[in-house]
Amino acid sequence: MSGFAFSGLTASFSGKRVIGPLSLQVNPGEKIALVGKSGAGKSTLIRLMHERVNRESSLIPQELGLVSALSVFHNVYMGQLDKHSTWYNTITLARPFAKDRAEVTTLLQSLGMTEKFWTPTASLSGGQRQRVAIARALYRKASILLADEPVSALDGPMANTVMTLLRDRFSTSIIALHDVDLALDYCTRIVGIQDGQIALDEPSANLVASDIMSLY
Ligand SMILES: Nc1ncnc2c1ncn2[C@@H]1O[C@H](COP(=O)(O)OP(=O)(O)OP(=O)(O)O)[C@@H](O)[C@H]1O
Repeated sequence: MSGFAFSGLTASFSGKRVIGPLSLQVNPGEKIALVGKSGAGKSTLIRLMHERVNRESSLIPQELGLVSALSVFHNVYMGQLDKHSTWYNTITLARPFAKDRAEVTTLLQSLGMTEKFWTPTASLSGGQRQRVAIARALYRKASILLADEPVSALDGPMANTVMTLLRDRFSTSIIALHDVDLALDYCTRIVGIQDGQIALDEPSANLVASDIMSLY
């Protein structure tokens, strides 16, 4: 599956509705940018969608979800933890298999991170930690990407490298982005969120940055 339909998405905190009810049809091959001001509901929406498609998706959450005491390799490997048996995962914790090391090395090369292969993620910078979460999502090889501000801690060239990788590796994606130019450059459809509802839904080709800025 690489296209899907969400309907009746809702979320409330302390009795206050922050999302929906909201419906979104995602067609195969679409790259959707979720845009909107801080607090509009993008992260909550990504979380709701992930609950629905869970194992079929690769997730890059805003808070990254890395295990600080484990190496970069092991955090990336987590992307496939549920695809292997317990004995395979246990051996990998102590002595990773060559084919997995090779695959993770190739991924880290594309993200400029090979020299940190065995470094515990606790010792990395914010941008390096973000790249580990990106590598973990790529390593999972799901057809759908759900990502929440995946390049917020990266410099301009690296942000473009990562957006290109994500665009090329995932057939369908939904990415919350604050950077309107990246949204227009790398996504085919822009969905604007305002107060937990869809306030804009247009192909990127029909929009310029100022159309999106009206949401802020
Ligand atoms: N755990 C929580 N407890 C209470 N309220 C929450 C919680 N998480 C989110 N909210 C509220 O839900 C609303 C939507 O938050 P959300 O994090 O989804 O917004 P966002 O668009 O992703 O913001 P940002 O761009 O700053 O990440 C906000 O009003 C926020 O205060």
